[in-house]
Amino acid sequence: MIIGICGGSASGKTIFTKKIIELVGSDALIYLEHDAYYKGLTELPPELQETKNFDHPDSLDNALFIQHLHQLQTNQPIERPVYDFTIHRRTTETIRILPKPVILVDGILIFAIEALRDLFDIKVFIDADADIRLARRLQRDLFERGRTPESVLDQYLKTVRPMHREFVEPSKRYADIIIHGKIKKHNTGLDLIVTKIKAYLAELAQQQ
Ligand SMILES: Nc1ncnc2c1ncn2[C@@H]1O[C@H](COP(=O)(O)OP(=O)(O)O)[C@@H](O)[C@H]1O
Ligand SMILES: Nc1ccn([C@@H]2O[C@H](COP(=O)(O)O)[C@@H](O)[C@H]2O)c(=O)n1
Repeated sequence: MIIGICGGSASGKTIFTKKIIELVGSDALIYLEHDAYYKGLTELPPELQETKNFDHPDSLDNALFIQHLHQLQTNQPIERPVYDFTIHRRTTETIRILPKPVILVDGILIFAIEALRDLFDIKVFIDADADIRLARRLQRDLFERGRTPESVLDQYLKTVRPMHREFVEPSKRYADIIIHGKIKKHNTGLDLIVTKIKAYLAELAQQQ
């Protein structure tokens, strides 16, 4: 079973996915981030790298990502790339991921790419307001991704916002479930997904 978790940048996809893992346990789950498959920017000088459009579907190696999902579905391990957001390229290491029954995939563009979208058994969209996402992104990119406030705001206006409007927001229509990206003690959407995964795993266990 493959579950796609989509939503704008800093909508809360990672937090939501980690919550699922916490509630279901990691024995039967793999977490695969589309973000790990960004193409490296080795050809561009450092001063131009932050002006690149990282929010267009072509900025990711989708062929490799789809190949890896097929490998996992057919019970083969993969070597997942490791992407470093501070230098805009993949590191030389990879992480070996062994197949498991449930794959959680997250990314801003996973529903905008038809070949990818078709692979998901359940599609979840995390919907958070743009101002909330920008505030969260600013904080995260300064502390975790080695950016300056100027570069975060410049990138947001030049590429993140327009690409969100062109690709991410329209892809919401493909979602089976839309979840609010606000903090809530009780989250029905999360409960639904967790219940569905547990039922699927119980069914698998019965067949064995
Ligand atoms: N519901 C929420 N309430 C408050 N902060 C949140 C919430 N969801 C995410 N954040 C914060 O926003 C930032 C981005 O969240 P993250 O889950 O990494 O987003 P995404 O994976 O969609 O880019 C993180 O610093 C996280 O702590
Ligand atoms: N070198 C890079 C690569 C990507 N980004 C930004 O990451 C965003 C997607 O990740 P989220 O965790 O926020 O979903 C995307 O909006 C890219 O702009 C980057 O800044 N630098």
